[in-house]
Amino acid sequence: MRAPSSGPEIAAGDVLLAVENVSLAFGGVKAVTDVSFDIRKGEIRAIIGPNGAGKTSMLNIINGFYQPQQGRITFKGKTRPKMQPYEAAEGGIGRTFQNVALFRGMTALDNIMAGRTLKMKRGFFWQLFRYGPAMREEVEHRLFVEEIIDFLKIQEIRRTPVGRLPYGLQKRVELGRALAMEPELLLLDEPMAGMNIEEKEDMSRFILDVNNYYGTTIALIEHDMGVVMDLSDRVVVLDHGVKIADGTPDEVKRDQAVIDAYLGVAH
Ligand SMILES: Nc1ncnc2c1ncn2[C@@H]1O[C@H](COP(=O)(O)OP(=O)(O)OP(=O)(O)O)[C@@H](O)[C@H]1O
Repeated sequence: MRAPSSGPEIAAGDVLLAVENVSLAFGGVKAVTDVSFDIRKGEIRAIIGPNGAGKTSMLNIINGFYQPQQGRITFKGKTRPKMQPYEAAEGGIGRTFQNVALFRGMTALDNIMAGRTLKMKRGFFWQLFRYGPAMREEVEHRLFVEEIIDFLKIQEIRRTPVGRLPYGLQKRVELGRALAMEPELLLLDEPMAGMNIEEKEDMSRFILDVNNYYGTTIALIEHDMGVVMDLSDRVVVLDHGVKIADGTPDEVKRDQAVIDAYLGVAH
């Protein structure tokens, strides 16, 4: 997969995204307080913490859904006090959601194709009349989408309306839709929530494959500690909106503050 063309090239291992002293409150509720961490190009970064710790708020800040009252975000060397979601998407930040957010009546193929819209130069009007250049472009995009469908092994269900699919497959289609925009940074909000063990194993494999094969940097929120420890290179731990630990899975699971706040017992 090609990296989005905008912005400077960041080498593997360099900081792709930096969060600095970010705070966000909803009225009197402090969702995130003075949090700093970074995500390096090519890594799988987990964000963990108990319910209400501020994890989803943090993802929403990174992709511009929420504007923090304090702090700053630097993505691909560009620092910004605020960004709109479409700017994040165009800049190369893709996203999946805690609850599947797909067009349920549309096929898997069309849902993934919808994720490709951002990459289409010729807009809806051109597509409507299937004018020459628009048709050529659509063929290219379809080929790319078919590659994703093969990659995610969902060929058999490509023409099935997603509302009829089991939950695990819906999550896979949602991953496909995020991949269709060729993200440089992919944010996954609880990608295994509600899955059985087999579905979790499948999704873990696909996340690792996306990271290895496409080189996509991934930040994920996950409650299953086994999954977090297996998948991630580094883990940031939030509790009541405050960062309490940051390090490799081994470092974090031995951290006393993490054990007290979250894990309960050392694993
Ligand atoms: N839109 C909102 N309006 C008001 N309060 C909010 C809003 N979104 C989040 N909060 C509050 O901010 C805090 C952090 O919530 P957030 O959803 O970010 O936590 P989380 O770690 O993702 O939790 P969970 O694991 O339960 O999804 C909570 O106290 C929550 O109630």
